Amino acid sequence: MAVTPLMIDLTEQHAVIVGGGRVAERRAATLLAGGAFVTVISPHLSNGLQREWEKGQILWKQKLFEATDIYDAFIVIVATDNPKVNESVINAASPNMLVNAAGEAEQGNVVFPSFFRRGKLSISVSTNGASPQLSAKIKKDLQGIYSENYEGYLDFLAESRKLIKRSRLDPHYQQLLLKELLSESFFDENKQLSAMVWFRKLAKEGEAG
Ligand SMILES: C[C@@]1(CC(=O)O)c2cc3[nH]c(cc4nc(cc5[nH]c(cc(n2)[C@H]1CCC(=O)O)[C@@](C)(CC(=O)O)[C@@H]5CCC(=O)O)C(CC(=O)O)=C4CCC(=O)O)c(CCC(=O)O)c3CC(=O)O
Ligand SMILES: NC(=O)C1=CN([C@@H]2O[C@H](COP(=O)(O)OP(=O)(O)OC[C@H]3O[C@@H](n4cnc5c(N)ncnc54)[C@H](O)[C@@H]3O)[C@@H](O)[C@H]2O)C=CC1
Repeated sequence: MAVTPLMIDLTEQHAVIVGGGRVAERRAATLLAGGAFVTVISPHLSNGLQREWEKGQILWKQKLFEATDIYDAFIVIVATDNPKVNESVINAASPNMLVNAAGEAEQGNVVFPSFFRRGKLSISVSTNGASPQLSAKIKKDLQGIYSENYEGYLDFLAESRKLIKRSRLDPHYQQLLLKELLSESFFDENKQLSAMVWFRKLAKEGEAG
């Protein structure tokens, strides 16, 4: 499996999860957070999925899998505990569908990494299926390095970048300035505030022509 990292917009895309257990619950959480419409096909639901269903967050078809269950899916998650059923889901998927085979990664074309977010920053780790637990461990290490403060810092960087791009500064100097903002001293909120005052002024001057 030669995997390529991508970020994907799943807003209002139809995701079908076959199986209603522990792995299905994890995938449902990720897909719902991404704005997908989630349907679960399974005779039983885990407690967590049951709660999502009661809240109206997911659709649940309480049944065994049939090929027609995935005909209009954008992404299919294969997550039953029965290898034969998992195989029949994979066989029923059309070639252009995204398929995550949770129990047999090689059979699908999408792998879910271990990941976390700090606002606009997202950090994902994958071992190409070699050791999901190493992925989780590395994620934990990185969570320690990239603390909660990064959320506000990223917002500052995004806003600064917009303003600097509107300024009259030549592009080379803009790049240098953007790089300068990565120095640790800009973690300081007061320093961020005073920098923003300056960047707003630069943007205004730029807009004045
Ligand atoms: C290929 C992949 C496919 C995919 O699902 O996309 C896959 C495949 C498999 N996982 C298996 C087992 C376990 N996976 C976990 C945990 C996680 N697994 C995740 C991802 C992936 N797992 C993808 C590759 C990621 C990469 O490249 O590194 C994480 C990162 C994300 C998530 O699942 O949400 C999440 C950590 C979340 C976090 O904390 O961040 C645990 C631990 C636990 O459950 O607590 C165990 C039990 C211990 C063990 O066996 O190692 C098995 C054997 C099943 C069996 O024995 O039947 C297979 C099948 C196979 O090897 O083919
Ligand atoms: N990717 C990952 O991180 C991991 C993957 N796995 C693999 O994922 C799969 C699922 O694991 P768990 O969620 O832990 O299992 P689980 O036992 O918690 O859940 C299995 C679910 O499949 C449903 N199911 C069984 N037959 C079905 C059918 N014919 N049609 C529809 N649904 C059916 C059951 O009702 C149950 O809800 C297994 O193949 C396992 O090897 C396991 C652990 C981690």
